[in-house]
Amino acid sequence: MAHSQSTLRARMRDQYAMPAAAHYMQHRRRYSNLLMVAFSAYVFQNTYAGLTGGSSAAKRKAKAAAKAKGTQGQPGGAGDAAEKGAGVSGGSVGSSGPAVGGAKGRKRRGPRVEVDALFFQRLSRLLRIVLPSLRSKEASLLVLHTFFLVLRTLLSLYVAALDGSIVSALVRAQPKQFLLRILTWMAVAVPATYTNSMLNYLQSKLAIAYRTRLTKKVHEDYLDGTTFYALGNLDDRIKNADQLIVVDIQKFSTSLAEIYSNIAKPMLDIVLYNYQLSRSVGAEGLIALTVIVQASAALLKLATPPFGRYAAEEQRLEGEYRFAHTRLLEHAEEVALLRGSQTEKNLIERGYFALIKHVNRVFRMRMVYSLVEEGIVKWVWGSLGLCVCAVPVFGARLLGMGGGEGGAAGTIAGIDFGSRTEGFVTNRRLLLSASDAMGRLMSTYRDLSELSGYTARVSELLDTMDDVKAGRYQKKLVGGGSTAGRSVGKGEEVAENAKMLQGRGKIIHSDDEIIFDNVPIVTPNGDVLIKSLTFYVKPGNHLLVVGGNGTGKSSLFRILGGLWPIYGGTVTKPPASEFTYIPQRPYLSLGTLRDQIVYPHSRSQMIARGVTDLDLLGILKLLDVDSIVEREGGWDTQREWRDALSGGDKQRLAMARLFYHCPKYAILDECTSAVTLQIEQTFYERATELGITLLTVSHRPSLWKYHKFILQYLGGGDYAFGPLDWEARLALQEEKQSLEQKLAEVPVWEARLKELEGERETRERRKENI
Ligand SMILES: Nc1ncnc2c1ncn2[C@@H]1O[C@H](COP(=O)(O)OP(=O)(O)OP(=O)(O)O)[C@@H](O)[C@H]1O
Repeated sequence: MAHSQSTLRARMRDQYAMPAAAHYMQHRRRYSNLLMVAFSAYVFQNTYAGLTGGSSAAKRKAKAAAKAKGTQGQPGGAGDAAEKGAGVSGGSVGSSGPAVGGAKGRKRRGPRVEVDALFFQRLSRLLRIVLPSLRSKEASLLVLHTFFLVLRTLLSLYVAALDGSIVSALVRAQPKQFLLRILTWMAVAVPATYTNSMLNYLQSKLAIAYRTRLTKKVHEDYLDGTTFYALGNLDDRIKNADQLIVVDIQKFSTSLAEIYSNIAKPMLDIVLYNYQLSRSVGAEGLIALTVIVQASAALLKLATPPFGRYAAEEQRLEGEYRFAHTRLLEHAEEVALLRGSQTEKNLIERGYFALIKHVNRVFRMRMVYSLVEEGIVKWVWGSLGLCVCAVPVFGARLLGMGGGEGGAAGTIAGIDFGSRTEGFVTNRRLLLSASDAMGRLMSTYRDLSELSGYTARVSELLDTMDDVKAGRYQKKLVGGGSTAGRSVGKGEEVAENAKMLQGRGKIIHSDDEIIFDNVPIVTPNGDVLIKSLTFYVKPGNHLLVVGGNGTGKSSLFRILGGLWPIYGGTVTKPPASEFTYIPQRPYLSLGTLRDQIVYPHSRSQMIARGVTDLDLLGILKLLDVDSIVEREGGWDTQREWRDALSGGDKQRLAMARLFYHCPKYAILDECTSAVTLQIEQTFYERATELGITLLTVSHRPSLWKYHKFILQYLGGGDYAFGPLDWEARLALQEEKQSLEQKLAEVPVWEARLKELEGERETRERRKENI
């Protein structure tokens, strides 16, 4: 029985196995090529699946979920808004607050940061900005970069072969060939080093070019009208736009430039090296490689923490830390005078340690990830490489196709030591390069994950700017609702306010007059200051606006200046360019002394208007501040004017600015608080002469006489509007003041009366005793 079984095995081997093996060995090259094609297809598929974070089934699922949520639309569309409402809005890029509006119970701290369909959707939008056309400079740089990437791979292939032939010449003891090949090796160094330097250079150039394109686009949107104001005041999504524009765009651009070479180069390497390898070692090793790569890719994917989310979080914390410092510098004087350094230090350090805690956590995760990654890539794949190199030697022997140990000295199965060594050295080099390329491809998942973080932040900035420009704000409102959800709290009044917030007011442009017709004054937080305000201002009829603190005097001007949206009624007004605004602490720009007066004009615009420095000096003379020109060293002196000038100087420069621009209307918000009554009088008289209509907020009775109408905020949402009889008002005010003064003396008189009564009682008691 045992005998017949072994006979059967021998017959089977002779009839099937041996001919199959012989056939395989005979057509090995063809099979290898087939397997190579399959392997390459696998590498691409696996890489794509790895990089996009899942199988096609998972992608289909994600797509279906996105469709159900309505996120397939363009950014800013209805579906997009639903997505933002669900998670992105309230606690997004810069915000640490809770998410508001939208789907119930789903709260997320930031925008979705994953390497998924949404990431590719966002990335493609950014790519269209940084690579606007195939003829753009960036596209040319990319083509050149690709050329050098290919060149480097080809050079590496050539060097691998050269390396093998040098060792072969050494083993064969051929000094002439050896020397010749060493010289070739040195000659190859020239294009090789040039290629490497060019690759680094082109990558940096690409990063800078991407950054410039994106920054330009963001500057266009951010500094378009009042978007920069709306972004910080009317919408909650972006907290530190400065950090996003200055740091995040730079990080995104660098990351994008890196990721291209980090993905394209290893992919190209893998295909070319493995093709080359399959020609010499056959495809058997590559099958083993495929299995191992599949397993290790799965392991690495499991071990990869959400680096994208961490990168976005890190940028948010960086922004908050930086903002704390910026704030301190902005209010340095106030903080120093209040001796608030310790409190500020606590605040700044709180921001810093939150950042460091996060960064340390990410470092620890990176360390663990690198351990796994290096273990797999360097050691597992390294040893696998040696095994693959052994395939040509042991493969033939295992298949019984010769290569026995008993061959003639110096040869094994007809192969001489020289060519075997040459083959081994070349294959090993190719394998190491291929496994290194595979490793780099694997680690790009982490890079891609981080890129997704920067992509999410930059996209969020662009999306928010688009929304803000279109008047689609997302802000947490008083009462817990949001402008996105458009509902506020509970209760009748709140419900009424919510209804009001759903409305939209009308703006009509006029040449001269200002008319507010039933316009509600609502803060960006949804606080209704006045339900319905009606008043008008005709040219020349200066308006005085008075009322208690926080009643909404300045808010009126924010609506007039187009900064706040209107939720009802009609505002008729000249365009914003016909208004000049002077607050209590005027804005002084970066630039020369002249720039402070002509702001926002430039010197050339000033000249084009036919205004000279002498004219400016005349204006300053009128306001008794002309000495400033000589004192500060002339019109072209540049300084941080905010710190260099006194409060009174700043206010007088702002008044000079008004006279230079000579608009139809001027909004004066407590702008004479730091100047003398004499200057105040000169200012009002001159402004009237110039035909500027003034809208003044002031508590100073000395200003009443310049105004014809008064808008008085009475508190509790009430107001009164009508002509101002300043003399009667002043008389009333004086009488009121004198009565108040008298009333203030009553307690003193009462005390004195008590004293006198006490004295009288004491005297009477003494008399009785006598
Ligand atoms: N950007 C903003 N976002 C949200 N609320 C704001 C904003 N600016 C002002 N407010 C709120 O609007 C209300 C009115 O502010 P406003 O500056 O109009 O007051 P005001 O009458 O000018 O006060 P004061 O006389 O103290 O300057 C205040 O409760 C304030 O908190």
